[in-house]
Amino acid sequence: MGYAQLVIGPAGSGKSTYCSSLYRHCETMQRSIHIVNLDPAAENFDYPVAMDVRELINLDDVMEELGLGPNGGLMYCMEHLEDNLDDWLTEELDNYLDDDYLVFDCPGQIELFSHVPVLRNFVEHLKRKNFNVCGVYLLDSQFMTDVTKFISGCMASLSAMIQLELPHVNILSKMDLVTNKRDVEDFLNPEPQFLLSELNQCMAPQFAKLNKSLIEQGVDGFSMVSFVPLDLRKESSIQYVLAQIDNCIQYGEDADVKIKDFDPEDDD
Ligand SMILES: Nc1nc2c(ncn2[C@@H]2O[C@H](COP(=O)(O)OP(=O)(O)OP(=O)(O)O)[C@@H](O)[C@H]2O)c(=O)[nH]1
Ligand SMILES: [Mg+2]
Repeated sequence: MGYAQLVIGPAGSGKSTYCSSLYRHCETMQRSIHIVNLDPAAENFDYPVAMDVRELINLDDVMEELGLGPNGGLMYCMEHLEDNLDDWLTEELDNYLDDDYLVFDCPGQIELFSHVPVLRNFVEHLKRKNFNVCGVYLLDSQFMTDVTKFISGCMASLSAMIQLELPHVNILSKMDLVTNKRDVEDFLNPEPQFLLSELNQCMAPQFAKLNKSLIEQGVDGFSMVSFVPLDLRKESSIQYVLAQIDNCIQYGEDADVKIKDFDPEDDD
């Protein structure tokens, strides 16, 4: 059984920074973790790249040769990845052992996890290869200042959750930039009634019905939209987020069994 995080979220929400902080954290904890770049447009990395989609296809070549713009080019690259799951990805995954823990740093284009099946098929492939996968959705805490932005963030996260059908952890990133923690506290584990009344206050009365159904169907109906705050300056915060994710994919649960199975005779 392998373990994987699929790190998704809007452009600039802090996915790559999270991946590199997670890498350093695990290095300190002497825990093995491999970060995979799935962004065909990425150029600089703060973490050692274990697998790189740019070895398969890169955005500059696609834009130049096919005359596509950056977003169309990216969609083309990701569809190419989808076509190569059985060869490129399978070969790359063969380099990893049973217990390995992979973290996939995804591109930020929101269409990738809302209305094209690329990531979904990618995840299905990982599952077939015996990986336990968790969707890790990052949302920038700078957007948490008012209820309308919060709802739009929730809806984007929900659409990813529904599309990917994975265990899912929502993270509120960049907490170091939040000066008044009170401002975001209301949004971490939101009360549907509170959200509804806030929403009604900042929107015109004709939206009341829409607001009600958004909150009832989206936030309350799924009762899954809650956020874990992440402050990368604090090891304890990274540790907490990682523990939540590990729990979702049952990482570490069979550790006891493995120690018992271990045969000292095999050790040189
Ligand atoms: N203060 C602060 N800035 C952050 C944090 N995480 C990311 N940033 C900044 O936010 C910007 C975007 O961060 P990235 O990690 O590149 O975001 P991303 O989600 O990988 O972006 P794309 O790959 O382009 O979608 C960079 O300028 C980062 O330095 C954080 O925890 N705190
Ligand atoms: Mg990135």
